[in-house]
Formats: sequence, C-alpha cells, structure tokens
Amino acid sequence: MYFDEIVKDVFQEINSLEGRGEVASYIPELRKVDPEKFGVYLSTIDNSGFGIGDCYEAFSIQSIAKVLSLSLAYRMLGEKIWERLGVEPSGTAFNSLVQLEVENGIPRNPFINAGALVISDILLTKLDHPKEDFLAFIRSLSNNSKIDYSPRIATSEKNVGYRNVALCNLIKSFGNIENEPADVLDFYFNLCSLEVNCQELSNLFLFLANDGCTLSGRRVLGQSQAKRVKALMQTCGFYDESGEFSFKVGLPGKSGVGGGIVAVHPKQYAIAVWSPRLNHKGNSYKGMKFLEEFTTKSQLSIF
Ligand SMILES: NC(=O)CC[C@H](N)C(=O)O
Repeated sequence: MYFDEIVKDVFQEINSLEGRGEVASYIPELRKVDPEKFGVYLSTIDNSGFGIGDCYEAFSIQSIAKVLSLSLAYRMLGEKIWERLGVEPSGTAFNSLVQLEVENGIPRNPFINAGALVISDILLTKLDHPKEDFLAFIRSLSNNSKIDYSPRIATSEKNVGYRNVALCNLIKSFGNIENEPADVLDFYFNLCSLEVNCQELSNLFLFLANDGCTLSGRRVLGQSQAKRVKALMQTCGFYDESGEFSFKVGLPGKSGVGGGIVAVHPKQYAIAVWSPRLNHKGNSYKGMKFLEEFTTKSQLSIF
C-alpha cells in the first residue's frame, strides 16, 4: 500500500531526531511513562491499516477523549448543545480560567478543559449510568470491548487537579454546571484516563473520516454534525497551537497530554501518533513533527 512506505520513511526520519520536550509531570502517574516511546498507526476507510513502532502499546488519551464526549453529547442533544458553550478557538492554554470570568461561564469551545467540563455535566445529566454508558459508547465505536478507564491515572489526576476544580466551580457559579462539581470532575478525570494504543485510537476515529458512520455502517453522528466536529478539531484541537497545527499539518486533529495525537482526513483515513515528550504548549513534539512530514510527503492534507 502506498501509505505504508511513507509512514515507514517518515517514522524513521522523525525517530532519529533528538527527543525534545518533557513528559507531562503535573499528573504524577504520567511522569512514569517512558519518554522515548514512539508509535504510529494509520487506518483507512477502505478497512486497511498500517502501524509501526510502539503502536500496540496502550497510553493515556487525556484530552483526546474530549472529541468522543462531545460526539456522544452532540448525538443526544443536537444543536441545543451550543447554548452551553461556543465554537471559537480560545487562543489560551487548555486549562486557562481567564475567559470564563468575562464571558459569563460560557466556555469558548468543547476542547479546552472548561468546555469539556460542561460536556461532562451534560452527559452526567443525560446518561443513566454515566461512566458505564460512556465506556459502552467508546467500545461500540471501535467494536472493542477491551478499552477501559485507568483508575490509577484518574485517581492520580483527581489528587492534584486543582485547576480543574477551580474551573468547574467557576462555571458552576455562573449556573452553567447543573450537577455537583465533584461528580462532574470525577466523570471528567475518568474520561481522560481512557487507555488505548495507536491502532485502537485511529480505528476509533474512523467514523469521523467516514462522514459520521462506523465502517460497519452504523450512524454515530449526522453528516453535518460530523463535519462540525471536524471543523472544531481543525480550529480548536490544539489549544493555543491550533493555528500552527493547521498551518503545518493541515488536518483536523486532537492532542492530549499523554503524548497522543489523532488526525483525520475526511473520506480517507485516521492516523494516531504517540510520543510522550510534549512541547511547551502541551502537544506531542514528535507527534506534530511526524504529521507535518507525513502530510507533506503524502500530499494528503485537506488543503
Ligand atoms: N490537554 C490535556 O490533555 C489535559 C487533560 C488533563 N486531564 C487535564 O485536565 O489537565
């Protein structure tokens, strides 16, 4: 397959670069990850796949889960969801509080922590058994019953998640959180603790490449909803580095502080990269570099 060679070449090129950046350390359990891990997996909508490096080793998806929680909430609530949060890039760090104070507790978008907390609140209200139902949604998307939360990572973040506690309480003070902040935070920390490998992650995101349908033909999101989720990934998926990712890679994508990045090429493929060393904006250093080179060499960006 044509993609395989390019993935292999670019992987070798980026693998030989000196590892720059640091593993996320503010969540104690994430510090224990080997910084030199590097894996890539590409899945196409015609059902082929190719992986290299540490692509079968599970890692913490952290903020990448925000796309999946948005998808489930959007599927359940439709356009009403946008009464509670916006669709503009924030231009601020993922855990920033500043805009909330002047914008009346309405987060800029669902992919910063503030927005993901509002989405968690929506799911908490809507789902009978929030943790179990969300996990069932993820497992059904990927047809993989082994995907699970990591209680170890969730507890580790819960013990030190002071900024998220502050964010959740601030939003609650404006009336944009319905449930108890402690319950919203517990749900949110669990979402972030989901563990998957690159192969599972790229397969999970194929429904977005495939206009909102799984490869088995099950509709997860309407076509227009899938388009909108990808538009948000394009404009807001990398916090205050979203412009840079768009500029250099040219794909809708989402990063997490576990060092994962997933990106989608509509009607073609999803690709997941994992390398735990992060740049100063909290995005995987080698992950960004790999995807930049990959879309340049393959000429497969959306632009
Ligand atoms: N950018 C991220 O991946 C952040 C997720 C992390 N769980 C947090 O809330 O801080």
